[in-house]
Amino acid sequence: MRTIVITGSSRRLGLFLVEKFLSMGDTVIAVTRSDPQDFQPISSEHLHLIQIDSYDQLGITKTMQAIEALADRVDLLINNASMYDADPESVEELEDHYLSLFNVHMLFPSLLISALKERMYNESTPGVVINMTDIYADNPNPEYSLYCSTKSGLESLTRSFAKKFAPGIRCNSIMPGPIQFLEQHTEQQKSEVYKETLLPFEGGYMPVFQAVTFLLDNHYVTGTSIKVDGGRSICRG
Ligand SMILES: NC(=O)C1=CN([C@@H]2O[C@H](COP(=O)(O)OP(=O)(O)OC[C@H]3O[C@@H](n4cnc5c(N)ncnc54)[C@H](OP(=O)(O)O)[C@@H]3O)[C@@H](O)[C@H]2O)C=CC1
Ligand SMILES: Nc1nc2c(c(=O)[nH]1)N=C([C@H](O)[C@@H](O)CO)CN2
Repeated sequence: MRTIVITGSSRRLGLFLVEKFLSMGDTVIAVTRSDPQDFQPISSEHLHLIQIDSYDQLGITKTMQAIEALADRVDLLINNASMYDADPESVEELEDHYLSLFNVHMLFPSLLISALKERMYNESTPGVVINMTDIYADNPNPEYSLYCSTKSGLESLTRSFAKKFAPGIRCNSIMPGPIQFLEQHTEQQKSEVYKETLLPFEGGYMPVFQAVTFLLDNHYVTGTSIKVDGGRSICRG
């Protein structure tokens, strides 16, 4: 039985991945800021929740204390947690906003990968790290410049960790496109996105899960990114 750690696990893609791996018989350690009530519908002895206040150094300490009691080996770490907010209007808000984005997209993933190294490093059966980034990492949306820059930073960290921990850990990223809009997205906004997407519909979570299983199962892939974006990245200006 594999042990899989997923951050940002309480809803949407994260919760979808939790349920998929549980259904495959894996043990899932779900890191979340949210209330455990969000996981109520899932009744599995193989699901372990780690509730943290935020994705920062304190969150890492609590996460590692919990994992140390749960598992000697981690087979897959998915850094999925993310904060998707446009740049703040005022300069006064900019610093706090940027620090929050840096914490969740760069600090927490890099600290967690480093802290889990001893539980993941094995040259005959390497552990696998998958960082969820964004096609915006390569070609930013200027209204989300701070978000995009920290996703770009996570792309860079992906390649650094691939170099740092080879051959005992493989580290890759997935760059989603419009897989699932938020409720606050208007029909006009969705239409604008579809106009620059070759496959003009929401991809959903399954295509991302299929990319996750490819990266998990393919033993000769590290230091790379897989776009799951309906072709949007080659259409956007
Ligand atoms: N949806 C899409 O179309 C796209 C998604 N992506 C990326 O794919 C991944 C999954 O996407 P999606 O499911 O939509 O992600 P969400 O926007 O739902 O965020 C993922 C999780 O991160 C945690 N989170 C949310 N807000 C914050 C915050 N402000 N600070 C810290 N943690 C927060 C929550 O988990 P918890 O409360 O359990 O901690 C949340 O469920 C993300 O990394 C995202 O950037 C990239 C491009 C497009
Ligand atoms: N953490 C998140 N990141 C992103 C989301 C999201 O819902 N949560 N959504 C998008 C957009 O859908 C974009 O792909 C199209 O406008 C980008 N990142």
